[in-house]
Amino acid sequence: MILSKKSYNFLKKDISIKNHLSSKENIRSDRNNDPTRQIAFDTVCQIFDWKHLPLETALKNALPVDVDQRDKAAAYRLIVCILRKKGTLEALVEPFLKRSPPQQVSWIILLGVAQILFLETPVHAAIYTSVELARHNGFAKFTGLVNAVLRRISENGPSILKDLDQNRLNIPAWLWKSWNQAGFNPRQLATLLDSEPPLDMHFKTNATVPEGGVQLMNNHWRYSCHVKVEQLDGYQEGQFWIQDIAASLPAYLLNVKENEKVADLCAAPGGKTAQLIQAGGNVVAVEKKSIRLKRLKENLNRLQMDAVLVLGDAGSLNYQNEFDAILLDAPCSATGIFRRHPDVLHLKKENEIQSLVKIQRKLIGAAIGYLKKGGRLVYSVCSLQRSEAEEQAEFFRNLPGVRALPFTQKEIPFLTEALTEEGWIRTLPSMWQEKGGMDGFFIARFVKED
Ligand SMILES: C[S@@+](CC[C@H](N)C(=O)[O-])C[C@H]1O[C@@H](n2cnc3c(N)ncnc32)[C@H](O)[C@@H]1O
Repeated sequence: MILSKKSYNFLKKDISIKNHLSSKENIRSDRNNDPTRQIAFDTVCQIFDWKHLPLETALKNALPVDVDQRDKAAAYRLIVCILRKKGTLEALVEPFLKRSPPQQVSWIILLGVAQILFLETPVHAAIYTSVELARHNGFAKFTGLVNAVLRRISENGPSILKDLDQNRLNIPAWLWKSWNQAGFNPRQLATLLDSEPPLDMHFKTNATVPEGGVQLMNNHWRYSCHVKVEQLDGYQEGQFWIQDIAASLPAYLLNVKENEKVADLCAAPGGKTAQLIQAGGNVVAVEKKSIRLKRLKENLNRLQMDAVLVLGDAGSLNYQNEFDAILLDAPCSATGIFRRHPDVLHLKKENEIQSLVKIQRKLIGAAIGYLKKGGRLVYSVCSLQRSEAEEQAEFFRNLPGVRALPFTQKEIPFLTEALTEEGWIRTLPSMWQEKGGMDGFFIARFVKED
């Protein structure tokens, strides 16, 4: 069912969108007059179909040079809705598709459904703009299908939705299973996708803390997700940096003393580097990717902090028995930050975890070599996967010349629920849920024996 020209005209007037129908159908020749949905569509395609890019990069690529910030914000909301509710959206649409259309057409339909059922876009606007999006992107043949499916969804979607197990559908099956096996509650974790996580800031000692925050720890304050960080007093002057409370724990628990020689082995963008410097360490910050090292440098410049910056692979550096303390915040699947980065739910695949485990082990082995005898090392990952976390700590503990240095309740009195029997720290996004939760981290500490 395709909308008649008359209804098009009505809808166009209604939502103030200019007629931009291309004279040549099937060719994306002109600029889309609906940048919000075009950006959302291009981003989603890059995340899922073309390049498997992370959200941040895909969105950057999709933005026109002269993007209006309101379009960008609206597109972001739409993309995040797709990432958070992909399973539910697919289950809603499936009964209305006899055959699978091209993948891009499916995204256009899902973007339309997300607007109708979750983002309170008026139905007529969602349908009209979806049809136009299909036409503009070379899928004129499918405008009838897009229109018909969205109409059916607008009529039947809410009642179908009631019978769907949304939490289960929104978490990929392999992750659900692995979290279950790890003893976490995947259903509770899934519910966290429904709300925007708060923004935590780490302040320099003696900084003036802007109003509106709630103090979590000494220098750590929590603000609403709606706060415009760059407009907060003290941002330009480098008085604070953004850092989830759980992400601040690895550097905090390394317990650096004044003038100790400290290595931060996987450092960018540098939240933990800044903490180590603030604690008084002489910090060497290592990062493998030059673009990320540049970002780390810019962040430290804003904070007026200094570290020795090293571009290189932390697994093969020329240090021997050199550091009093090392932070190994290893590259990982990042499944612990799925609330802030829902793209990880879809980008990470089960069969990639083992190669991450191998990389982490190589870094662990190298890091021990860089450590002075008697020196301590904190290993951390923002992952909920046991193989990258608890199992790596077991591997670490059994290496010759290393012993575990368990954390104690005294060290972390404000979050004792995160202390495991073995003396590791395991934070979950569902901890402090009444305050807005936290990222999922695993942290373990070791000493190199004399
Ligand atoms: C989990 S992030 C680190 C976050 C950082 N510690 C912070 O708190 O801001 C991992 C970082 O390690 C870098 N990385 C990955 N493999 C590396 C390696 N072999 N050597 C050095 N850096 C590496 C990645 O590019 C990424 O910037």
